[in-house]
Parts: sequence; C-alpha cells; structure tokens
Amino acid sequence: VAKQITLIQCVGKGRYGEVWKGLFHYEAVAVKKFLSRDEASFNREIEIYTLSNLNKHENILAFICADVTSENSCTRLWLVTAYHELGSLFDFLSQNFLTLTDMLSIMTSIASGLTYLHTENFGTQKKVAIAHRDIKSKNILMKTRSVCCIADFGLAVTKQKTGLLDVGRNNYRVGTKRYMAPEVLDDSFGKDDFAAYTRADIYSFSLVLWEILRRSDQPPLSNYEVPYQYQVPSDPSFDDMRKIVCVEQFRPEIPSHLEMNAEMPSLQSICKIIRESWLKNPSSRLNALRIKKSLINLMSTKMTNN
Ligand SMILES: Cc1cccc(C2=C(c3ccc4ncccc4n3)CNN2)n1
Repeated sequence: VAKQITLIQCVGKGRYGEVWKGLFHYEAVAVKKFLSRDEASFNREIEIYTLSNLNKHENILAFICADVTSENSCTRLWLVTAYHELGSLFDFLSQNFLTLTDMLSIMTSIASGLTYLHTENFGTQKKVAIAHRDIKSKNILMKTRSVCCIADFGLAVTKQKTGLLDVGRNNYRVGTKRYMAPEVLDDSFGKDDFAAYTRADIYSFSLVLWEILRRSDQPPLSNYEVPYQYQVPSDPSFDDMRKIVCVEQFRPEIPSHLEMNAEMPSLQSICKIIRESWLKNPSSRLNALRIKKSLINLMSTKMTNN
C-alpha cells in the first residue's frame, strides 16, 4: 500500500512521529509515520481500531489501513486515516470564534465520540469499553466547522470481558501532563479499575469544553488560551501540574460574562457542565452520556428559544 501513497506535506509532529497529508487513489488521506521505537503505540492503535471495530462512528477518526514496509535497515510503520482539511480543534479554535450553535454542535460531537468510546455494547457490532487517556484539543479533528472526531488511540485502555483492564504494552507512556486529572497527577487512582480511566477522560474533556467555551463570539475574547496557560510553563512537569491542580485545587477561570449571561442560559448551563466534570472527586463527575444528553437538550432548547 505504501507504494501507492504519495506523501504531499507534513501537517503535524508529535512524540509518536509525524502526520502527513497523502494521496491514495487520488483521494486525500492522513498518514501517521511512527518512529520505529514507537512500535508499541503503532500496534496499540491498530489493536484498538480493529479489535473493537472503532470505525463505525462518525465522531471517531476513520481508519483506512496500516502499512509496514522494510526500508533498507529500519521498518517503516504507517497508519492511514481520513484526511480533515480543517485540521485539529486546537488549530481551529486558535483562528476562529464560535456562534453558540456551532459551539454546542462541536461539544456534542465530541461528547458523542467519547460516549461511544466509553460504552461497551454486546449487540451485533461488538465493542469493548475504551478509555482514551490523552483527550486534548490537539487530538480532536474538525470534520466540518461544527462536527469533530476523536483521534490518537495509542494510549487507550480497554475493559476486557472479565472486567479486567487491558493496558497493552504501552503503559510507560502517559497522557499529556497539562490535561492530566488530579488523581493521575497525585497517583491516587485505582490503576486496575477501568472506570477510573473513563473518569480521568472526563476531567480532560472538561478542559477541552472550557477551551471551546472561551471562543464564544459573545463577545469575542482577545486570545486563545490553553488550560492553565498562565499557571504553568509550556511543557509543564508533573510537579508543576500537581501543585496547581491537586495542591491549590485550581481550575481554569470561566469568564464571568459567559457564566452570568442572563440572555444566554445555554452558556450558563455549559459552565455548569464544565464545573461538574472537573470536580476533584472522580466519581462525582458527570459521565460522557450525561454530558451528551445535556448538550443535546441545550441544542434543542436553544433552537426553540430563538
Ligand atoms: C492513526 C492516525 C493516522 C493519521 C493521522 C492520525 C492523527 C491525526 C490527524 C488525522 C487527520 C488529519 N487531517 C488533517 C490534518 C491533520 C490530521 N491529523 C492527529 N492525531 N493523529 N492518526
């Protein structure tokens, strides 16, 4: 397959390797080129996509194929997926303000993808429950200006039938420190309890919801911010994050004009969802299905109000 893919340009770099725009049978595809030392992430991501036929959901990045070719001495590890011209949610938020309608649609699409990931179903399309472990705006892609999909499953853990946890061989890698839940930062969470991982995903998702909320055009705020931008240095250490999130129990500031906005009750409800998803106590947080349902309700009430 690699022979038939023409790489056009590099569109992203991460710890894992690079993401390229490619052409495969005249259609644009995304190619993630793994470094040979990251074979574990490569295998894990394939495992997650194939094992639980993850492909069937509109809010999960669509997988096309994997390709391993031996190039002189080293093996080339490629994963090929759909290509999304608008890039990541992080890129999009950096350059756009959002109407309330688009904001609710974007939030709901991510909540739908996360609910699908977290939920096991025994129906025809068997699927094990999956926790992502690296939810952040850079791992979410824009399919359209109002619909997103979740990417990057190299760190995911699954809940096996036995209820036991399958972390793959990739346990040494951890999520992105900036988005790490308090219980992960102070290492107080039950590593063998699958539910603990989904609750940590919800904390990370609450930070993404906060990033999206801040880009409301009601009115446009000056700059895009990453969570804890002014509390920790770029590329923060474990300890930087632990001091802020666990010791100080700090959370990103929600602009008061959004929270106290009487004309926009939906914005107030979104603020409530965010606050109930970054609670210190993991089991007090909302789950993905609850967030999805609440956002869907807001979309419908918003429609009727206007
Ligand atoms: C498994 C896989 C293959 C290719 C890309 C990706 C991936 C990303 C991706 C996917 C599609 C893209 N389309 C356009 C621009 C960037 C993209 N990034 C972002 N994080 N992982 N994952």
